[in-house]
Amino acid sequence: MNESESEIQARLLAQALPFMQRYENKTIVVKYGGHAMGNPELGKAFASDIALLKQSGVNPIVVHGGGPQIGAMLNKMGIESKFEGGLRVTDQKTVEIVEMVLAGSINKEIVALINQTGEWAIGLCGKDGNMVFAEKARKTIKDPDSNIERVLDLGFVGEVVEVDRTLLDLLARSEMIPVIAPVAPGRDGATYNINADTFAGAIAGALNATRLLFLTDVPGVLDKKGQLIKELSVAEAHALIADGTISGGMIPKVETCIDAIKAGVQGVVILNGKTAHSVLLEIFTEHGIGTLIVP
Ligand SMILES: Nc1ncnc2c1ncn2[C@@H]1O[C@H](COP(=O)(O)OP(=O)(O)O)[C@@H](O)[C@H]1O
Ligand SMILES: CC(=O)N[C@@H](CCC(=O)OP(=O)(O)O)C(=O)O
Repeated sequence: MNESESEIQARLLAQALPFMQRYENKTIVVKYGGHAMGNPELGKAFASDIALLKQSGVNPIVVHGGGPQIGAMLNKMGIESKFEGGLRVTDQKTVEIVEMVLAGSINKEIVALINQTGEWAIGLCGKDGNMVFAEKARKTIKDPDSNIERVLDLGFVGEVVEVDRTLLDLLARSEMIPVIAPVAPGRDGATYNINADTFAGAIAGALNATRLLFLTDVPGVLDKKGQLIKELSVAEAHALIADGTISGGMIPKVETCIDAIKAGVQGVVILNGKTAHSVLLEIFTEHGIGTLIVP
Protein backbone atom coordinates (compact mmCIF):
# COMPACT_ATOMS: atom_id res chain seq x y z
CA MET A 1 0.00 0.00 0.00
CA ASN A 2 1.31 3.43 -0.89
CA GLU A 3 1.78 5.78 2.05
CA SER A 4 -0.14 9.05 1.92
CA GLU A 5 1.80 12.28 2.28
CA SER A 6 0.68 12.72 5.89
CA GLU A 7 1.65 9.11 6.69
CA ILE A 8 5.13 9.76 5.29
CA GLN A 9 5.36 12.93 7.40
CA ALA A 10 4.30 11.07 10.55
CA ARG A 11 6.81 8.26 9.90
CA LEU A 12 9.66 10.73 9.33
CA LEU A 13 8.80 12.63 12.50
CA ALA A 14 8.69 9.42 14.53
CA GLN A 15 12.06 8.35 13.11
CA ALA A 16 13.58 11.70 14.13
CA LEU A 17 12.74 11.21 17.83
CA PRO A 18 15.88 9.28 18.88
CA PHE A 19 18.08 11.88 17.17
CA MET A 20 16.22 14.74 18.85
CA GLN A 21 16.87 13.02 22.17
CA ARG A 22 20.53 12.38 21.31
CA TYR A 23 21.22 16.05 20.60
CA GLU A 24 19.07 17.60 23.33
CA ASN A 25 21.05 20.38 25.10
CA LYS A 26 24.03 19.68 22.83
CA THR A 27 25.82 22.39 20.84
CA ILE A 28 25.83 22.14 17.05
CA VAL A 29 27.84 24.76 15.16
CA VAL A 30 26.74 25.21 11.54
CA LYS A 31 29.03 27.00 9.09
CA TYR A 32 26.91 28.47 6.31
CA GLY A 33 29.20 29.27 3.39
CA GLY A 34 28.74 32.04 0.86
CA HIS A 35 28.45 29.50 -1.97
CA ALA A 36 25.52 27.80 -0.20
CA MET A 37 23.60 31.13 -0.02
CA GLY A 38 21.84 33.06 -2.75
CA ASN A 39 18.83 30.88 -3.51
CA PRO A 40 15.82 32.28 -1.54
CA GLU A 41 14.06 28.89 -1.24
CA LEU A 42 17.22 27.20 0.06
CA GLY A 43 17.76 30.11 2.46
CA LYS A 44 14.28 29.64 3.90
CA ALA A 45 14.81 25.87 4.22
CA PHE A 46 18.13 26.52 6.02
CA ALA A 47 16.48 28.98 8.45
CA SER A 48 13.64 26.57 9.22
CA ASP A 49 16.16 23.77 9.90
CA ILE A 50 18.01 25.96 12.41
CA ALA A 51 14.69 26.98 14.00
CA LEU A 52 13.66 23.33 14.30
CA LEU A 53 16.96 22.43 15.98
CA LYS A 54 16.38 25.15 18.59
CA GLN A 55 12.77 24.02 19.12
CA SER A 56 14.02 20.46 19.64
CA GLY A 57 16.20 21.56 22.56
CA VAL A 58 19.48 21.69 20.60
CA ASN A 59 21.81 24.69 20.98
CA PRO A 60 22.48 25.70 17.35
CA ILE A 61 25.10 28.36 16.54
CA VAL A 62 25.40 29.68 13.00
CA VAL A 63 28.76 30.97 11.71
CA HIS A 64 28.47 32.34 8.20
CA GLY A 65 30.80 33.22 5.35
CA GLY A 66 30.14 35.44 2.37
CA GLY A 67 33.23 35.27 0.17
CA PRO A 68 31.36 35.68 -3.17
CA GLN A 69 29.23 38.52 -1.74
CA ILE A 70 32.35 40.40 -0.51
CA GLY A 71 33.86 39.89 -3.97
CA ALA A 72 30.76 41.39 -5.64
CA MET A 73 30.80 44.45 -3.35
CA LEU A 74 34.54 45.04 -3.85
CA ASN A 75 33.93 44.80 -7.57
CA LYS A 76 31.13 47.38 -7.37
CA MET A 77 33.42 49.73 -5.45
CA GLY A 78 36.19 49.23 -8.01
CA ILE A 79 38.53 47.57 -5.47
CA GLU A 80 40.60 44.69 -6.79
CA SER A 81 40.33 41.41 -4.89
CA LYS A 82 43.28 39.04 -4.64
CA PHE A 83 43.65 35.64 -2.91
CA GLU A 84 46.85 34.01 -1.66
CA GLY A 85 46.75 30.46 -0.30
CA GLY A 86 42.92 30.59 -0.33
CA LEU A 87 42.78 33.75 1.83
CA ARG A 88 41.72 37.22 0.69
CA VAL A 89 44.56 39.76 0.81
CA THR A 90 42.90 42.39 2.99
CA ASP A 91 44.11 46.01 3.11
CA GLN A 92 42.48 48.75 5.23
CA LYS A 93 39.85 49.64 2.59
CA THR A 94 39.05 45.96 2.01
CA VAL A 95 38.60 45.14 5.70
CA GLU A 96 36.06 47.98 5.96
CA ILE A 97 34.02 46.44 3.12
CA VAL A 98 34.45 42.93 4.59
CA GLU A 99 33.05 44.08 7.94
CA MET A 100 30.21 45.97 6.22
CA VAL A 101 29.18 42.94 4.13
CA LEU A 102 29.78 40.14 6.67
CA ALA A 103 28.70 41.77 9.95
CA GLY A 104 26.17 43.98 8.11
CA SER A 105 24.04 42.86 5.20
CA ILE A 106 24.68 39.09 5.18
CA ASN A 107 24.46 38.73 8.95
CA LYS A 108 21.15 40.60 9.10
CA GLU A 109 19.75 38.67 6.14
CA ILE A 110 20.30 35.36 7.96
CA VAL A 111 18.95 36.78 11.24
CA ALA A 112 15.81 37.98 9.43
CA LEU A 113 15.29 34.59 7.76
CA ILE A 114 15.43 32.78 11.11
CA ASN A 115 13.22 35.39 12.79
CA GLN A 116 10.61 34.89 10.06
CA THR A 117 10.19 31.29 11.25
CA GLY A 118 9.01 32.62 14.64
CA GLU A 119 12.30 31.87 16.43
CA TRP A 120 14.68 34.51 17.79
CA ALA A 121 18.06 35.05 16.15
CA ILE A 122 20.68 37.57 17.22
CA GLY A 123 23.38 38.79 14.83
CA LEU A 124 26.91 39.10 16.20
CA CYS A 125 30.55 39.16 15.17
CA GLY A 126 33.68 38.35 17.16
CA LYS A 127 33.70 41.91 18.56
CA ASP A 128 30.40 41.51 20.41
CA GLY A 129 30.65 40.64 24.09
CA ASN A 130 34.47 40.29 23.71
CA MET A 131 33.71 36.91 22.12
CA VAL A 132 36.72 36.41 19.83
CA PHE A 133 40.16 37.97 19.64
CA ALA A 134 42.44 37.61 16.65
CA GLU A 135 45.95 38.48 15.63
CA LYS A 136 47.58 38.98 12.25
CA ALA A 137 47.77 35.65 10.40
CA ARG A 138 51.27 34.30 9.90
CA LYS A 139 51.16 32.24 6.72
CA THR A 140 53.95 30.94 4.56
CA ILE A 141 53.74 29.48 1.07
CA LYS A 142 56.20 27.22 -0.77
CA ASP A 143 57.25 28.27 -4.25
CA PRO A 144 56.49 25.16 -6.36
CA ASP A 145 59.57 25.68 -8.57
CA SER A 146 62.29 26.55 -6.07
CA ASN A 147 60.62 24.95 -2.97
CA ILE A 148 61.63 28.08 -1.05
CA GLU A 149 59.21 29.15 1.71
CA ARG A 150 57.98 32.72 1.50
CA VAL A 151 56.12 34.64 4.23
CA LEU A 152 52.76 35.97 3.04
CA ASP A 153 51.67 39.44 4.06
CA LEU A 154 47.88 39.22 3.90
CA GLY A 155 47.26 42.56 5.63
CA PHE A 156 44.31 42.43 8.01
CA VAL A 157 43.69 38.70 7.73
CA GLY A 158 43.46 37.28 11.21
CA GLU A 159 43.78 34.03 13.12
CA VAL A 160 41.68 33.36 16.21
CA VAL A 161 43.79 33.45 19.36
CA GLU A 162 41.11 33.58 22.05
CA VAL A 163 37.42 32.69 22.38
CA ASP A 164 35.49 33.87 25.44
CA ARG A 165 32.42 31.68 26.00
CA THR A 166 30.58 34.08 28.33
CA LEU A 167 28.11 35.49 25.79
CA LEU A 168 27.57 32.18 23.97
CA ASP A 169 26.92 30.33 27.25
CA LEU A 170 24.40 33.01 28.20
CA LEU A 171 22.62 32.73 24.84
CA ALA A 172 22.55 28.91 25.07
CA ARG A 173 20.31 29.27 28.12
CA SER A 174 18.01 31.71 26.30
CA GLU A 175 15.63 31.69 23.34
CA MET A 176 18.27 33.36 21.16
CA ILE A 177 20.07 31.68 18.26
CA PRO A 178 23.49 33.31 17.67
CA VAL A 179 24.40 34.11 14.06
CA ILE A 180 28.08 35.07 13.93
CA ALA A 181 30.14 36.87 11.26
CA PRO A 182 33.86 35.96 11.09
CA VAL A 183 35.22 39.41 11.93
CA ALA A 184 37.16 39.96 15.16
CA PRO A 185 39.28 42.61 16.85
CA GLY A 186 42.93 42.32 17.72
CA ARG A 187 44.35 43.36 21.08
CA ASP A 188 46.08 46.00 18.89
CA GLY A 189 42.68 47.60 18.15
CA ALA A 190 42.66 46.53 14.49
CA THR A 191 39.75 44.72 12.82
CA TYR A 192 40.61 41.36 11.26
CA ASN A 193 39.02 39.38 8.42
CA ILE A 194 39.02 35.68 9.31
CA ASN A 195 38.26 32.77 7.01
CA ALA A 196 34.78 31.58 8.02
CA ASP A 197 35.75 27.88 8.17
CA THR A 198 38.63 28.62 10.56
CA PHE A 199 36.42 30.89 12.65
CA ALA A 200 33.66 28.24 12.92
CA GLY A 201 36.27 25.63 13.90
CA ALA A 202 37.60 27.88 16.69
CA ILE A 203 34.09 28.55 18.06
CA ALA A 204 33.15 24.85 17.93
CA GLY A 205 36.44 23.89 19.61
CA ALA A 206 36.03 26.41 22.43
CA LEU A 207 32.49 25.14 23.10
CA ASN A 208 33.43 21.42 22.78
CA ALA A 209 30.58 21.19 20.29
CA THR A 210 28.96 17.82 19.66
CA ARG A 211 28.84 18.53 15.93
CA LEU A 212 30.34 21.06 13.54
CA LEU A 213 28.67 21.12 10.11
CA PHE A 214 30.27 22.71 7.05
CA LEU A 215 27.68 23.54 4.38
CA THR A 216 29.44 23.76 1.04
CA ASP A 217 28.64 23.14 -2.64
CA VAL A 218 29.61 19.45 -2.96
CA PRO A 219 28.03 16.40 -1.25
CA GLY A 220 31.08 15.99 1.03
CA VAL A 221 34.61 14.65 0.58
CA LEU A 222 34.71 12.69 -2.68
CA ASP A 223 37.08 9.83 -3.50
CA LYS A 224 39.15 9.52 -6.70
CA LYS A 225 36.09 8.25 -8.58
CA GLY A 226 33.97 11.16 -7.39
CA GLN A 227 31.97 9.01 -4.95
CA LEU A 228 30.98 10.38 -1.56
CA ILE A 229 33.08 9.11 1.38
CA LYS A 230 30.62 8.61 4.26
CA GLU A 231 33.13 8.53 7.10
CA LEU A 232 36.79 9.49 7.48
CA SER A 233 39.20 9.20 10.39
CA VAL A 234 41.74 11.96 10.96
CA ALA A 235 44.51 9.62 9.72
CA GLU A 236 42.58 8.76 6.53
CA ALA A 237 41.91 12.47 5.90
CA HIS A 238 45.66 13.21 6.14
CA ALA A 239 46.34 10.41 3.66
CA LEU A 240 43.80 11.78 1.12
CA ILE A 241 45.42 15.23 1.30
CA ALA A 242 48.88 13.70 0.85
CA ASP A 243 47.87 11.64 -2.22
CA GLY A 244 46.09 14.59 -3.88
CA THR A 245 42.51 13.22 -3.69
CA ILE A 246 41.61 16.24 -1.58
CA SER A 247 42.69 19.46 -3.28
CA GLY A 248 41.90 23.18 -3.63
CA GLY A 249 39.46 24.73 -1.17
CA MET A 250 38.78 21.30 0.34
CA ILE A 251 42.32 21.18 1.83
CA PRO A 252 41.89 24.05 4.35
CA LYS A 253 38.36 22.84 5.06
CA VAL A 254 39.49 19.32 5.98
CA GLU A 255 42.48 20.71 7.90
CA THR A 256 40.05 22.87 9.90
CA CYS A 257 37.96 19.75 10.59
CA ILE A 258 41.06 17.96 11.91
CA ASP A 259 42.01 20.94 14.12
CA ALA A 260 38.45 21.16 15.46
CA ILE A 261 38.49 17.47 16.40
CA LYS A 262 41.85 17.92 18.14
CA ALA A 263 40.30 20.87 20.00
CA GLY A 264 37.51 18.64 21.36
CA VAL A 265 34.68 18.69 18.79
CA GLN A 266 33.14 15.19 18.72
CA GLY A 267 32.41 14.98 15.01
CA VAL A 268 32.67 17.27 12.00
CA VAL A 269 30.56 16.89 8.85
CA ILE A 270 31.11 18.34 5.38
CA LEU A 271 27.83 18.36 3.46
CA ASN A 272 26.01 19.95 0.55
CA GLY A 273 24.35 23.23 1.51
CA LYS A 274 22.66 23.26 -1.89
CA THR A 275 20.44 20.35 -0.87
CA ALA A 276 17.23 21.65 0.73
CA HIS A 277 16.99 20.86 4.47
CA SER A 278 20.54 19.47 4.46
CA VAL A 279 20.98 20.26 8.19
CA LEU A 280 17.91 18.22 9.20
CA LEU A 281 18.88 15.39 6.86
CA GLU A 282 22.31 15.27 8.49
CA ILE A 283 21.30 15.57 12.14
CA PHE A 284 17.94 13.82 12.34
CA THR A 285 18.46 10.78 10.10
CA GLU A 286 20.32 7.53 10.73
CA HIS A 287 23.12 7.85 8.18
CA GLY A 288 23.27 11.60 7.50
CA ILE A 289 24.03 12.94 4.03
CA GLY A 290 27.63 14.20 4.16
CA THR A 291 31.13 13.07 5.14
CA LEU A 292 31.58 12.56 8.88
CA ILE A 293 35.12 13.10 10.13
CA VAL A 294 35.79 11.50 13.50
CA PRO A 295 38.88 11.08 15.73
N1 LIG B 1 38.18 15.29 -2.70
C1 LIG B 1 37.35 16.33 -2.83
N2 LIG B 1 36.05 16.20 -2.49
C2 LIG B 1 35.17 17.22 -2.60
N3 LIG B 1 35.52 18.47 -3.05
C3 LIG B 1 36.80 18.68 -3.40
C4 LIG B 1 37.77 17.61 -3.30
N4 LIG B 1 38.95 18.13 -3.71
C5 LIG B 1 38.73 19.42 -4.06
N5 LIG B 1 37.44 19.77 -3.88
C6 LIG B 1 36.89 21.11 -4.17
O1 LIG B 1 36.64 21.81 -2.95
C7 LIG B 1 35.52 22.68 -3.13
C8 LIG B 1 34.95 23.11 -1.77
O2 LIG B 1 35.82 24.05 -1.18
P1 LIG B 1 35.48 25.64 -1.21
O3 LIG B 1 35.13 26.03 -2.63
O4 LIG B 1 36.57 26.36 -0.55
O5 LIG B 1 34.14 25.63 -0.32
P2 LIG B 1 33.31 26.84 0.36
O6 LIG B 1 33.40 28.05 -0.53
O7 LIG B 1 31.93 26.27 0.47
O8 LIG B 1 33.93 27.07 1.71
C9 LIG B 1 34.58 21.85 -3.99
O9 LIG B 1 33.67 22.65 -4.71
C10 LIG B 1 35.56 21.10 -4.91
O10 LIG B 1 35.74 21.80 -6.11
C1 LIG C 1 40.56 35.82 5.10
C2 LIG C 1 39.43 35.46 4.19
O1 LIG C 1 39.64 34.97 3.10
N1 LIG C 1 38.19 35.71 4.66
C3 LIG C 1 36.99 35.42 3.93
C4 LIG C 1 35.82 35.58 4.87
C5 LIG C 1 34.51 35.08 4.30
C6 LIG C 1 34.48 33.57 4.04
O2 LIG C 1 35.32 32.81 4.48
O3 LIG C 1 33.37 33.19 3.33
P1 LIG C 1 33.09 31.77 2.62
O4 LIG C 1 32.93 30.76 3.69
O5 LIG C 1 31.82 32.04 1.89
O6 LIG C 1 34.24 31.47 1.70
C7 LIG C 1 36.85 36.39 2.71
O7 LIG C 1 37.27 37.53 2.79
O8 LIG C 1 36.27 35.94 1.72
